[in-house]
Amino acid sequence: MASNRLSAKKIAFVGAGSITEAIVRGLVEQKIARPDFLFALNRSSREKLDAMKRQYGIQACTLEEERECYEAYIREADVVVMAMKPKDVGGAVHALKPFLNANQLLISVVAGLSIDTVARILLNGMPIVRTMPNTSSTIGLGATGMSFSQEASAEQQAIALEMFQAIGEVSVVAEDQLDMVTGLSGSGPAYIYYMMEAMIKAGVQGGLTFQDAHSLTVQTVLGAASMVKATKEDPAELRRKVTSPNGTTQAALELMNDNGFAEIVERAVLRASERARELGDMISSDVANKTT
Ligand SMILES: NC(=O)C1=CN([C@@H]2O[C@H](COP(=O)(O)OP(=O)(O)OC[C@H]3O[C@@H](n4cnc5c(N)ncnc54)[C@H](O)[C@@H]3O)[C@@H](O)[C@H]2O)C=CC1
Ligand SMILES: O=C(O)[C@@H]1CCC=N1
Repeated sequence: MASNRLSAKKIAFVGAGSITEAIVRGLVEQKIARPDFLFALNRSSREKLDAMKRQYGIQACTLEEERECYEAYIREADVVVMAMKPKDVGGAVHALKPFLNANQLLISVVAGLSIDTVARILLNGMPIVRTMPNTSSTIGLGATGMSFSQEASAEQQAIALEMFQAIGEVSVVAEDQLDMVTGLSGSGPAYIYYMMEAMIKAGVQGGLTFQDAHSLTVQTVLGAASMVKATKEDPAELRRKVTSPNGTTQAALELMNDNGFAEIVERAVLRASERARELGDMISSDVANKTT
């Protein structure tokens, strides 16, 4: 394993769901973190934790079953990653609070959860990094938005950056832009998968085997994203190069335009970002209720 800031850090993930697995797998497979220094805690689902232990060589235990183990992991961790659903944040942070201290780094991946909300519950001056990764982190192709609390030192910022740069690209943005990042790249893979599902379905309807429709679609999406990246050309220009006058692409794009395709995509991205804000407000009032 290459020597880096993360190779000597103990990282505890609280909430072992889809995004934790994506990050853990990315860190382990890119050999960025020591598997035995990674800890995953879950409120339930022993099977999921056992599977992660087996597959990635990390340590894991459930909150219900092994309270002491949970406490030790959190107390010992250099970095604690909050990765539970927004509705579970209030309970989780209150449970975590007694085991956290200001020398640790807290990283949240929770949609909508503001640095201020976390700081208001913890009241311990802990450095907080708010991130919005996506599931493509699994294969080192994640896109993550990130902001830091004032308490995060240059070294702690570098640790967080190293962690997420190891599994993809990171954009450091102002915190008030993270809901927009959520609508764009946090949820974004699902929009592309949805498009791919529809393309495959159309191919099969048109007489292709599922296998052919599937592999042609996958390679088309991979090629299109890679073209934008490799050529650095504007997607609109690349689109124009595919579109022969009065040809097949033009016919398809006209149908898409007539049915508001671009507008729907724009509205969907903005709606997801608005939903992130709603979730943040919900967490904030949930936390306020649990505090009073
Ligand atoms: N799935 C995704 O693509 C992305 C998710 N996120 C954020 O990550 C968070 C988790 O999302 P997923 O992984 O999709 O959810 P998930 O439902 O797959 O996993 C969440 C896990 O947290 C556990 N949990 C709940 N309360 C807990 C507690 N107090 N202590 C320990 N574990 C607890 C649950 O048992 C569950 O297994 C959400 O807040 C979401 O906004 C962020 C970026 C992308
Ligand atoms: O759907 C969600 O709420 C989470 C946040 C971004 C991706 N998945």
